[in-house]
Amino acid sequence: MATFLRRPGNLARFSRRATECVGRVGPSSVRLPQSKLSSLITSQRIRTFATQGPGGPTPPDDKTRNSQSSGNGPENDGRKDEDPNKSESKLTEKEQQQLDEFIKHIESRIPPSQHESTQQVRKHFMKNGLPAELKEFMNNYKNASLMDYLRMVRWLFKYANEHADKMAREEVARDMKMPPEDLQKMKDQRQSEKDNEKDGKQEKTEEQKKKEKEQESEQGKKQKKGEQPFPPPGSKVFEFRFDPASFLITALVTYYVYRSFFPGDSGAREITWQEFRSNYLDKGLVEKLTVLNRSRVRVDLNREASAQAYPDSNGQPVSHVLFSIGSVESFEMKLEQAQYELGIPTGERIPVAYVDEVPWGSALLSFAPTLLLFAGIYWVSRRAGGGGGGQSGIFGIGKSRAKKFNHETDIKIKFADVAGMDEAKVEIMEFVSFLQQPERFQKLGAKIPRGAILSGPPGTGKTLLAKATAGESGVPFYSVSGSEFVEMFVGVGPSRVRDLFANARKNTPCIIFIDEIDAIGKSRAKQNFGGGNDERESTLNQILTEMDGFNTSEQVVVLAGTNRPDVLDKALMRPGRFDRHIGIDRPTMDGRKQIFRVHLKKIVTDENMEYLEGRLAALTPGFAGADIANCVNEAALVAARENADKVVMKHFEQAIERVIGGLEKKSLVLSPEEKRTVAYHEAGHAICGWYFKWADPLLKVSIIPRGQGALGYAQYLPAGGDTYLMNTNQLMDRMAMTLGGRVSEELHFDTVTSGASDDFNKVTRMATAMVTKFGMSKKLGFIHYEEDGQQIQKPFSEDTAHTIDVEVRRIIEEAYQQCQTLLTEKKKEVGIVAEELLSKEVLGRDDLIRLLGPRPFPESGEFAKYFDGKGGETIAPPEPSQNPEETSGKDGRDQTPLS
Ligand SMILES: Nc1ncnc2c1ncn2[C@@H]1O[C@H](COP(=O)(O)OP(=O)(O)OP(=O)(O)O)[C@@H](O)[C@H]1O
Repeated sequence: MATFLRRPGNLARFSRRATECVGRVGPSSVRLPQSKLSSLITSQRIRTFATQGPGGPTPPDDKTRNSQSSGNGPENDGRKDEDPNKSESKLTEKEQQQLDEFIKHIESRIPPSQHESTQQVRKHFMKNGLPAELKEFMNNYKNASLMDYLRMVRWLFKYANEHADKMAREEVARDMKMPPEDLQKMKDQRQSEKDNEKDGKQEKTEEQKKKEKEQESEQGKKQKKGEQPFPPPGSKVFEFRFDPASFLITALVTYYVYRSFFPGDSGAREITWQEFRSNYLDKGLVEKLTVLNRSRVRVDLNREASAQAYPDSNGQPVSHVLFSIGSVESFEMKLEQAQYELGIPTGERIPVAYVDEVPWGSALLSFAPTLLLFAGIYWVSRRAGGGGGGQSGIFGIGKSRAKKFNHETDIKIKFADVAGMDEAKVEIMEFVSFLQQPERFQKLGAKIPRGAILSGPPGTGKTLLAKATAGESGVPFYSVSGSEFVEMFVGVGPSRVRDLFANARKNTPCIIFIDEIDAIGKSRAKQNFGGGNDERESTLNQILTEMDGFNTSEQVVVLAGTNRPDVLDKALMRPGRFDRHIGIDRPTMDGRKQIFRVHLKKIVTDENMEYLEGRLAALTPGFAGADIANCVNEAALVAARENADKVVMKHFEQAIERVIGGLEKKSLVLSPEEKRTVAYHEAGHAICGWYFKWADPLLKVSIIPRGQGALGYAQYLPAGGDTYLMNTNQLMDRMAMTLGGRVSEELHFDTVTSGASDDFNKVTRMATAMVTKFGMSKKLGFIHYEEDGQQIQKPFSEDTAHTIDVEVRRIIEEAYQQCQTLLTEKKKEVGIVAEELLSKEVLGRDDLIRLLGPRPFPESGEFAKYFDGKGGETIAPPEPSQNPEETSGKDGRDQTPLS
């Protein structure tokens, strides 16, 4: 019972039950002797009896049935004489008064809507008499302890059950015209039969089965005659019975809880010491004093005496009052004195008790912050471990975050999807054959390579290659990023590494791929320079240990990707760990073609594929695989924006331009003068590229502002194809071409602009590299000075620095002279190109051929064949019409801002 009260759920259930009882039992349906539910229970019992009873019940005659169905009003009260419980008696006057008081007391603490029900309870007890237990409880309920309440509740349960049973028996007996005692006997017999059946000890005989059938058919007949049908066996009837006992239980429990939470408001009146003295003490009404928590005193009064002293208290004499005291000592003194003054002999003095009461409510409230704290910690720990691969709670934080890809379902990438990088593929193929046929290597005594580091610029396909390796070898693939080992808690990194390798060992053969390994694999010596990072270092150490820990038979291959192989710790790269170092560079012309081929497969286009791939590859020198994938996607988006039904060359070129130069800034409107300057600047570059033998010829030039701060944009074709070495001539021509913009401004305008600053930066860097790295200055000789912005001291002397300055200046001056000579000579051509640019804003290679004639130098066949103007449409606008009116109209519109 104690646990019952402690569980709020139980209390809630009780209160709900009471509420529902009270809610649904209207005045007309409250029939104490038989509730709606009890009639259902009764029906169920009748059926039980009917199936098993000898001979079956006799159908009741209509009269009986009608009187029963018409309700259980007072006309049926003949039953009260049959009350078998002899210990219950009718109420005496005193008892009745006591019951009324008790009911009133309960009513004063429950909502008025429930008063009707309490009256029904009262009626019930008035009619059936007060049980001894209830009588006893009622005598002293105001001072009842928790144990008294519990005992009472337990008794009420019992009483409710017995009462329900009794009513059911009476009901059935009436139906069967049989004394309830016989019915009880039959019920017991049925119960024992049931038990036997359950144990498999007794089997039904043929005869019994026959009898049962007969009973059932009789029952069927009865139902046809219009009797109330029995609910089907096993069916659940969700109804609540109103019975006085359960109502009383609920009321008592609610009251007790209420009293525990608000002990001060339990009805006792608050008085002062003077009142106490004059009204109670002096009149001899005080029975006992209880000092509560050393601050208040409860005065227990003699009820009868106080009823006489205060006859106008509505029949409810005050049983106790309260008053506050300053301190126990002063109270004792005052009491002592008062009793002395009243002449109360020492032996008859009022007894004083001392009690420390802790109200439940405030005790619970004092625990609330602690409980909240624990709940919070529990919640946070559950959330923290949520992603921890199965183990939840804060302890899951050390679990590896690696994603496992299932080789059968998740990894669809094969080597065929990885274009170019043939050498890398060959290298990595060996891992595949190791995972597929390890015995081929082992039988020759070869040690299996543990892992490979894939290094290269961003987007060159390192992750793709690792995935393809897993897809090709058909083994599980664990992918994790180096940064996922790093956590704010100490020890999490190494623990995740351990967990990753432990998982991998359970699933051999498999591949682990650690992307961006430089996040944890940085050289330990370098880290310590800035204060070090112990956590990262221990994570790295754990990786080193785990990779050492593989025994040769374990087929776990570790691949790692990084853009910065130079910063990696040497211990990681030593043989036995990452044995292979596979460098993946940006693709060559051929590689780009292959990558375009892979990505163009998904694009809807009817261009000649071979030509398209070649031309796009030629247009995108220096692009990595990811850039190419982006370009192709961008082209499809451009086409979609134009509502085109297929992607054509123009869309691809626009996409490439966008990837290289950035977004067109149509909103940036230059003044006509600025636009003119930009046109002549770009024309200067274009003419240099066209007429210098070693420079890159122009592919496209535009004066539409793009990206960040670029007012013009020119794209050049690599003259010698993909170049990996540059000679002095190439460098000089390139520098001269880069200065072409400024020289052109000088030649065509009175003043120069700031637009060439980026060109000067490029030229300076090229000239410095020629002097300090490439050994192209006779004065300085063959020396290489590392360029490191973080160096505090220059690695050369003041003299050398001076010489470098002089040489750089000389080289730039030479390039300038070279450029000036050419542009002075080709001033007219610069003008032509600039004016055309001003009118069209964009010029292509075809336009330059039209304006300047073919380039006077042979070009790399591989590149040039895609730009002969035959294979595909360029984005250059159509040639201007010969009709002067049409031209001026069109150009006039375009040139509005210039005029
Ligand atoms: N050789 C290639 N063939 C086909 N597609 C490629 C190739 N290289 C890159 N790509 C494309 O580029 C995308 C990005 O490549 P990936 O993620 O492998 O680059 P990465 O080298 O790992 O980059 P990072 O160093 O930044 O991690 C791929 O999803 C793929 O679409």
